[in-house]
Amino acid sequence: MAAVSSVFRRGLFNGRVAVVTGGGTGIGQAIALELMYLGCSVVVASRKIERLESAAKDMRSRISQQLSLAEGTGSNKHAPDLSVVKCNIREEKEVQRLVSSTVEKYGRLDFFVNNAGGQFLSPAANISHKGWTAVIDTNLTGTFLCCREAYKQWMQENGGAIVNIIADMYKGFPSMSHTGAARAGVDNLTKSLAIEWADSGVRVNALAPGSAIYSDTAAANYGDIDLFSHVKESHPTKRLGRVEEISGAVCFLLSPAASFVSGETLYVDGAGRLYQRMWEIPEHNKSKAYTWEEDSKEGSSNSHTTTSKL
Ligand SMILES: CCCCCCCCC/C=C/C(=O)SCCNC(=O)CCNC(=O)[C@H](O)C(C)(C)COP(=O)(O)OP(=O)(O)OC[C@H]1O[C@@H](n2cnc3c(N)ncnc32)[C@H](O)[C@@H]1OP(=O)(O)O
Ligand SMILES: NC(=O)C1=CN([C@@H]2O[C@H](COP(=O)(O)OP(=O)(O)OC[C@H]3O[C@@H](n4cnc5c(N)ncnc54)[C@H](OP(=O)(O)O)[C@@H]3O)[C@@H](O)[C@H]2O)C=CC1
Repeated sequence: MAAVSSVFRRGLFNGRVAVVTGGGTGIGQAIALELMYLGCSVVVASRKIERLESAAKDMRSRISQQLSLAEGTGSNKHAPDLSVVKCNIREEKEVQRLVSSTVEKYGRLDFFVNNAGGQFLSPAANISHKGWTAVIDTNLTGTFLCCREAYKQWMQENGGAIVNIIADMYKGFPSMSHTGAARAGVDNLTKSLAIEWADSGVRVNALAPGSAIYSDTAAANYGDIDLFSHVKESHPTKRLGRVEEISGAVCFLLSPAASFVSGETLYVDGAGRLYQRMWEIPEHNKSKAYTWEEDSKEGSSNSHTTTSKL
């Protein structure tokens, strides 16, 4: 059984409750596991309920084994609970139900991690209207709906912390322009909400994983098992990121260590955004320089008549 651990102190999140969207796979699963390891009850939510339930079964045994080992006993009064909820974040009513059922079941909602999301690789010129809308609705509108419902149904009165997982769109996102636009929208939304909801004691932050956090499900989405190894070659660390390297940073943002951090976007990318080239531009001569010499040639569209000169 794969280990679960954390650099944070045991019991840090005892009695707390979190929703993690997309919490049955990859990064979201690591976030859910680390939160549980630290004592937080977690609701994981996504569309594919069978995969989610099977993941939850595995996660429960990993955590219960880990907690028993750590306590040296088979029982733990702070044992965290894990629930699953089928929810497509693109559907407003499903999001409303996700939040209301969580508050009903646990009587609170301390943390909301907007991790669900995704996209496909495509040059912008080939993205259909439907494909564009699917990606914007998932990553931007879905995240907005989740934030709004968490706030209206619980955090407005009781405070809380939200982390929005986005992506590295620091230099735009050629080859995934739809997700770049959606994630930039969430980056900005994060700042607006951090201000609008500050007087409720709600902190809102974003976290941008570098484009190289390996999980089987993330890789499967692209149908190219080698895609992530290509990224590795051009990464400053010469390795891929691990899902645990994202979950630890999320736990930091949710924890009291970040009580003065809000409206921030934390890049967890091993400096990849500063170094990587995301798009090869072939040799070409289509970029015409502007020169005064050309500009003042007679007949040039920009040439000025002597009378118009000072
Ligand atoms: C070089 C270095 C780089 C390096 C790159 C390395 C990784 C980069 C970093 C990011 C990594 C990650 O995010 S890893 C996480 C990846 N995980 C995910 O993306 C999981 C979630 N993703 C999804 O569910 C899908 O991708 C998403 C499109 C968002 C939603 O799909 P749905 O089926 O629910 O959507 P629908 O409403 O049915 O619409 C689907 C429409 O989308 C379009 N569409 C969907 N897949 C398509 C595809 N492969 N190619 C074209 N078009 C596609 C079509 O128009 C579809 O319509 P029709 O034509 O009618 O079918
Ligand atoms: N791995 C990486 O290198 C990077 C990942 N990211 C982002 O991190 C997040 C997690 O990705 P990762 O774990 O790597 O990949 P995964 O593909 O494993 O995770 C995506 C998760 O989102 C869920 N999801 C997708 N669409 C919806 C929806 N409409 N409603 C509810 N749940 C949905 C999926 O579950 P289901 O299919 O059951 O709905 C799945 O659990 C994503 O937002 C991703 O884009 C960003 C940058 C880099």
